[in-house]
Amino acid sequence: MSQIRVTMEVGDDGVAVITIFNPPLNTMAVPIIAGLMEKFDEVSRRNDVKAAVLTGSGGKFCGGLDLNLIQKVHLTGDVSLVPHASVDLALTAIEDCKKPIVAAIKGLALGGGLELAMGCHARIATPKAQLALPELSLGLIPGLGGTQRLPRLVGLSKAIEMLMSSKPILSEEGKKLCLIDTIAPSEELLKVSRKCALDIAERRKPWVKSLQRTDKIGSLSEAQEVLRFARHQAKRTAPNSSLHQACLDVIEEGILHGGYRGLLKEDKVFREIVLSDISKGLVHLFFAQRATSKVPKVTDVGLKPRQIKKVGVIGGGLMGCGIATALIVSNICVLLKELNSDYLLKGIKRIQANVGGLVTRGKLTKDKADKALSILKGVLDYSEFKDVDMVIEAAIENVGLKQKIFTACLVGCIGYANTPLIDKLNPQDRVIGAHFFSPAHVMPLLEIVRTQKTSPQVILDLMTIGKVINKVPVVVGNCTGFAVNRTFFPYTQGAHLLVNLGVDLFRIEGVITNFGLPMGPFQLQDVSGYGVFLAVWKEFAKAFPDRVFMSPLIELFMKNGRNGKINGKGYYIYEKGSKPKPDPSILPIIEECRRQTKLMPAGKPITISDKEILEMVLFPVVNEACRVLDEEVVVRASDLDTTSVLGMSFPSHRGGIVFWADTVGANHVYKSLKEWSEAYGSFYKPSKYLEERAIKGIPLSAAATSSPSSKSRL
Ligand SMILES: C[C@H](O)CC(=O)SCCNC(=O)CCNC(=O)[C@H](O)C(C)(C)COP(=O)(O)OP(=O)(O)OC[C@H]1O[C@@H](n2cnc3c(N)ncnc32)[C@H](O)[C@@H]1OP(=O)(O)O
Repeated sequence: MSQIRVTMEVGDDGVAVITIFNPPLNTMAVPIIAGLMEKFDEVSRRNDVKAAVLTGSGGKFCGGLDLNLIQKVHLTGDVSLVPHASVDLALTAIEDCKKPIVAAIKGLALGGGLELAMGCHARIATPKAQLALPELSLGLIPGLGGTQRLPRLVGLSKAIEMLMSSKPILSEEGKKLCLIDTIAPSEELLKVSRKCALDIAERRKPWVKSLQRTDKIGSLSEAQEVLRFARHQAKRTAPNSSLHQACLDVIEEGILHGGYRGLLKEDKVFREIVLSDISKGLVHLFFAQRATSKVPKVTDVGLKPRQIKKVGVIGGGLMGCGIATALIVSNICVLLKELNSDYLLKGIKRIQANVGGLVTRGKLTKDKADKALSILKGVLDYSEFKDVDMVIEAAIENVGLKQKIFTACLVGCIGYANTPLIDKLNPQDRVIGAHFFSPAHVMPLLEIVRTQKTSPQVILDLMTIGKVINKVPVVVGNCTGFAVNRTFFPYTQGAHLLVNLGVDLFRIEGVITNFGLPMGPFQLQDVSGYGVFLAVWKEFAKAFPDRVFMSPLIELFMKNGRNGKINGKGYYIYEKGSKPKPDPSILPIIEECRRQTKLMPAGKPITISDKEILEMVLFPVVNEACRVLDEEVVVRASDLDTTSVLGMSFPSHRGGIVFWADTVGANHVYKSLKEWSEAYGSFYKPSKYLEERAIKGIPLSAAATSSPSSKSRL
């Protein structure tokens, strides 16, 4: 029997139970939509069926429309691949069915799944079931009536909040909002749902059609005020606010002209928006992020992850404390080891402050914070390390010291290293790099750095612990900067090169933030600290001397008493309580820098468009990404998309660095770089990989056709 199917069983009570089978999440693939249409038609026709219950198999109701279908639409441009389920299924077959239909929701009802449930005449859910319309986070709007039925069930303000945030609520909150009629324990869900369906059929309970309700919407003027406020909010907070405005337009249509007209407009707008670049980028990223869990010869060879209950963290600095915080808030016991009691006390205080910050920001309850701190213990030697499952070392960058630490405490050891030192640490099969991004308890990315000698079991263990502590672990090979920092080292350098060619620094900042990065390359330096930047640049200069641009500007800044955000004086002025302000008094320092580098052609600033500024900053990054792909530092091109978004805040709606480069086109990237390399030097020289793909017309993201390269770092 096909794994993907819809079944129907009619009980002696005359209730038909319709079940969706499409593991793991019962998403609505085309055969599921067709199967549902067929079964509801049968319900309506059969005289022995009084009512129906709609449910999902395997503990999940329905995870929404199958996004593989959306990806097919993106590849082909053919929107007709998405069946017209909004009117035909959710309205005609379900809501307007002659028999009452009750949704029995286990586990989750997301997107189209919740929309199907809202078309039903009542909803019974298990405790803690997740309910959401997350379409906006995928660059879509709901397409099965969600924009019309959710406001009618929970009220306009709450519906808008759920839609704009894409965040799930639990069934308990759903019950309070009247989205859910009854909460029933899992083992009684079907029984309670059948009874509810019969009660409606026999008129003991009201037969409610969500789309016809108006009682929760309020008066027209109230509704318009709520919508006005929502539009204003979306403009302020949403980076893709056109999508949010489109969703609000569709809601408004239903308020002004009734739910049915709203449905028609929703369907029309859904079908336009599904082809937008934003949707292409975000859906690509959805699958890219999930692909990172699949690592050949690690996750496909039947290994089981070891249980990690206790971790030794060595070093109570910024990074060690961030890592320790991430572990304890995820219920993993931590032994924090420091050299002396002063350092240890500082470390513990830092972790307490991290945990306190999470409570203040509403990310952690006070109870959970207390529990987390109770499983943290500070130590000054290794005597209690006998039963730790893993050791994470976050001491200073010194091979000798790191080796000493691992020799002293190695049981089953995971090592943290920030440079390619892991190649030099023994035993090589059990030492692995865990590159967290600072602050480690907040940033979502974890680069897992393996060498060819690292054991698959150790890689799997670290991937598993990464997920437990809510990170997205991405396995990468070992090289200077690993995948993310290596790919992005030309980012700030490209920006500096432009300044030395005479381009206004704050214009570059504006171009980059308009593109969607949260801050420009210069503000990033202010925030990270110049010392860090110079040290990293020097590492890259050593590793890749053929293509590094070292501007004297940062050193000139430091000589002028500017240290960035840390002393309030950088490219921007930082004052407590106000936004960073561009500092015009840096101009003479920039001019001094330009005098030193003498890069401006004939001593005059170059003339350049905003588009060229963007490209001269980002194409060198694409070029380095090509080298990273060529050396197989990542398992697949889309891993660089995930890491660029999670590690560098590359705008998610652009799908990540390689995806974006392919939308621009390899040929354009190549030709532009070639032209600039002739004019401005080797910083722009196109890589072999880029050249080859541009000439042959192959996308940068396409997998290599040859067998594993001899250059592979995996
Ligand atoms: C017309 C409608 O209005 C439009 C829509 O319905 S749009 C779709 C709305 N639905 C969603 O946004 C749900 C998307 N899914 C998720 O957020 C998460 O998968 C989840 C929170 C449900 C579960 O997370 P988690 O337990 O970590 O499992 P996760 O690894 O993400 O997913 C399990 C598998 O299901 C796949 N999957 C999840 N949701 C999917 C979807 N909607 N379509 C296709 N595949 C999906 C994943 O790709 C993954 O496949 P893999 O094992 O081959 O990699």
